[in-house]
Amino acid sequence: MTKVEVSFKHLPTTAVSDATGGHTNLRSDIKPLADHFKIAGRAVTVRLPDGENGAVLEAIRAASEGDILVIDAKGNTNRAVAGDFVLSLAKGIGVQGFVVDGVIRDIAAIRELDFPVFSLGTTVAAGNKNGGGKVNVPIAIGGVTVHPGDYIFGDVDGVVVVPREDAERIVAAAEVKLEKDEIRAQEAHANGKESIIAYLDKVCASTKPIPNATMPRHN
Ligand SMILES: O=C([O-])CC(=O)C(=O)O
Ligand SMILES: [Mg+2]
Repeated sequence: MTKVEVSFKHLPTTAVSDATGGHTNLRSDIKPLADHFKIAGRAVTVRLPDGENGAVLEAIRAASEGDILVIDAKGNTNRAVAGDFVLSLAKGIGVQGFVVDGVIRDIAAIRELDFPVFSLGTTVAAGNKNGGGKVNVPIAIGGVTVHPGDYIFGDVDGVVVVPREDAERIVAAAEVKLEKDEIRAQEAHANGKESIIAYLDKVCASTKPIPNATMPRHN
């Protein structure tokens, strides 16, 4: 694992989002199946035709240990991109998780498998297997473009993408933000209500007063 990847493991998605300015957060309807799911790794991308899921197996075959499958399923909520069997294959070869703007099925068994999936929800119907689909091409998912090899972070707050070339800068900025948050919390809670009020007074005094709002004239 690279130094960047080691750092990323402990960073919450909120700190990564603060560091990126929030421009590459996936839409918030892509949610983890369980609150404890946390992923941080490189993307293997998949672009699926609407309602299809055949190329998911190709992507699993192409993945390296620790990779995350990021799947553009066109927001289809009727046909499952994967179920417990396909996810068991992914888990078995060391894939870290799935992120998909589509749905999955066999939920009880997936919970049992304890494999991190972030999706739009669940369905009963299997995906079609008529072919098509592309692996490791640029995709659009949840309002964000993802390239193969980009860094993906997911936890209970959501999913953030960090373009490969920005990784070192974003790690450094996220670490700084975490430290600042820690200092702020310590200062505010150092002495119960007294320190909370002192903190609020300090912040309120430093915020710029709102300029006198004058109503527009209507002559
Ligand atoms: O067969 C499928 O398309 C999905 C499925 O149910 C599984 O992976 O268990
Ligand atoms: Mg199944």
